[in-house]
Amino acid sequence: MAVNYATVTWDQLHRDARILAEALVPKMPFKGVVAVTRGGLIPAAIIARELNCRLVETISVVTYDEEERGKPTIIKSPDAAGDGEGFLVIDDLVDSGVTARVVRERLPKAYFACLYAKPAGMKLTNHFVVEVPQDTWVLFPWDTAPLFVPPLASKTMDKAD
Ligand SMILES: O=P(O)(O)OC[C@H]1O[C@H](OP(=O)(O)OP(=O)(O)O)[C@H](O)[C@@H]1O
Repeated sequence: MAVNYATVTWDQLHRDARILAEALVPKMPFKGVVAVTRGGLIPAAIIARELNCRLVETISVVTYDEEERGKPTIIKSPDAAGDGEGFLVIDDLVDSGVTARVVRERLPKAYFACLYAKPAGMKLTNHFVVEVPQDTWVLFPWDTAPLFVPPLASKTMDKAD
């Protein structure tokens, strides 16, 4: 169960995607990029731009059924990527590793990279940028919005009332 939150802003995400792209330069050229939807879509777009990859494929793995964890299923296959040879797979986060395991089974020859990785799944990646503690829930910019936060002084005054 997640007990901590780590908020990632658009700027941080862009910076981390560029850091990942730079680390991948020695692995070039790639035939194309496979984005793990949906979280991998925006990181993959940034990295495809940096690495000059025009071919962008997607794979969609559905892991959760309602609130309960279900059997992971590929609902969109990355047909253009074959067995993954020469392709770069990009996801935003590897958490338990369930999604990454399914993707790797489908694309065994691909290079798998992500921005953030938790200990339970990080061994399934070829490269990641930032390690995140297992109990931390990463809040991505597409999942969040700025909210008004009351000043500390007003909270103190409320207590005094
Ligand atoms: O390592 P795991 O425990 O499998 O978790 C990681 C996966 O979870 C998130 O996707 P999610 O299933 O939330 O779907 P989404 O990207 O469409 O929101 C994330 O984008 C990864 O693909």
